[in-house]
Order: sequence, then structure tokens, then C-alpha cells
Amino acid sequence: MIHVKDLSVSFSDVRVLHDVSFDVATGESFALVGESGSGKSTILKALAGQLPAFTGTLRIGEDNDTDRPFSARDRARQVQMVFQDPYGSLHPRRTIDDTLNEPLLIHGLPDRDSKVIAMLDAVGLPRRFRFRLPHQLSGGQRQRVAIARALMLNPPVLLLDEPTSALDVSVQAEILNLLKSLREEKNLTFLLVTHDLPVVSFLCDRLAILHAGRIVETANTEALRSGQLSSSYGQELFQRSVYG
Ligand SMILES: Nc1ncnc2c1ncn2[C@@H]1O[C@H](COP(=O)(O)OP(=O)(O)OP(=O)(O)O)[C@@H](O)[C@H]1O
Repeated sequence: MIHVKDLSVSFSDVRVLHDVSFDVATGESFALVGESGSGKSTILKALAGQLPAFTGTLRIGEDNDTDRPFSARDRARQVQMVFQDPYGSLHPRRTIDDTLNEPLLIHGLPDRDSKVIAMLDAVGLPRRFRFRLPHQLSGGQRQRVAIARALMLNPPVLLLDEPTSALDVSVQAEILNLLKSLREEKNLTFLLVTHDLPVVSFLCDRLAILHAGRIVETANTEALRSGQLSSSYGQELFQRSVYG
């Protein structure tokens, strides 16, 4: 469902990703972990079509034709992103209804009212919130709206960029539970960027550890849980996470 082969990216002649390769199967949840600046978000941006220049091969969603790049419109039906800060990613003067309707309008899809209501139910938002503005919602409720918006076109893949790190700890658990159940219900494929190893344990099947723009290890989450990561950098991250 996601294929990344030899992805390299430079900004102003500074190489920030070096031949990054990994695959994520349909329905799998895969994490990219590593410290700030290691290149995690740049990988997501490349997959979301937001980088003007890179080398390597990328495939995402139901795309088997490498010769024909996705149009922005096709890509939107295959992959959507959820960001760290739900407040920043929602338009302050658009109601929740406007926000959820927008992708349906752009793609000319019918039955918009019923789809919006069904999506509010799916992400656990009361229907009465439909005509509210983002500032009238809590941080967790806003992140539910952002997840709902990402799912309006039924994409098979979600790119999740630190989706809970801006939220209070108690709310983080609710959003993680929501993501987990939506993935099961809709057989979604997740690519998640995080600093937070417990989040990886909870939500992911496998992970890649990035260091200075290179993948130093790919492992099953089981190896993470049991402290069995094989690279020295992976061990270091694990120790830091366990012992603070
Ligand atoms: N548009 C850009 N122009 C120049 N340099 C950039 C740009 N975007 C990212 N970088 C640089 O690329 C490197 C990787 O950044 P990236 O945001 O992918 O890291 P990250 O692992 O996601 O970090 P964080 O966890 O802090 O978000 C960093 O050194 C960053 O400064």
C-alpha cells in the first residue's frame, strides 16, 4: 500500500534524507520514529505530494502504475494527512459542517448531508457540533474533526504527523483509541510519525528508526516492547523513553 524506495531529499544542497526505503502493507500501521530533524516529516511530505523535488520511487494507495504520477485530485482519494495541531489545521471561520463538506464538494460527491452526519458519528462527535466553529470545541474534539475531514473521501491511507502530541495526556488516549478502532473498521493503512514510543507500541505493527536522514533499523513493535531493538541508536532511544 506504501512503497518507498531509495528516497533522497535535499534542501539547498543539504541532504536531509539518504536512500530511505520501506514498505507498508495494506491494513498495516507503521511508525517512523527518531529525534527532531531526523527527516520523519519530510518523508510524509514526499508521500503527500508536497515536495517539489526528490529522487527515488514512491507509491501509495491503489497506485500500481509508476509511470503516471497522481494528480492532486487522485491523490486526495488515496491518502490524507492528519497534523499535530488541529487548531492550526482547521479554518477558524468555517463551521465543522463546512470543513467536512468541502472535500465532497470538490470531488462532486452526492449525499453530502448524510455523509457528514455519518462521519460525525464515526469519530464520536455529537451531531449538535455540526454547525459550531473550531474555537467552540476542545483540542480533542478538534482533532476528531481533523480525522473526520481526512476520512471524508474514504482514502485507504492516512499519514499521521504527531497526531496526539499537542493534546492533554487524558485526551491523547481517547484519540489513539479512536484511530485504532477506525483503522480496524475501515482497514486503513497508517504511516505515523512520532517521538513517543508508547504511542508506537499502542498503535503500530512495525517501525523504522531514523537517524540523521537514514533508516538505521526496521523492527516489529514486539521488539520495541521487549527492548530488543538491534541497533545501538534504537537501544538508545528505548533507554531514553523508559528512563526519561
Ligand atoms: N523546507 C525546508 N527547507 C529547508 N530545510 C528543511 C525544510 N524542511 C525540513 N528541513 C530540514 O530537513 C531536516 C529534516 O526535517 P524534518 O521536519 O523532516 O524532521 P523531523 O524528524 O520530522 O523533525 P521534527 O520531529 O522536529 O518534526 C531538518 O534538518 C530540517 O531543518
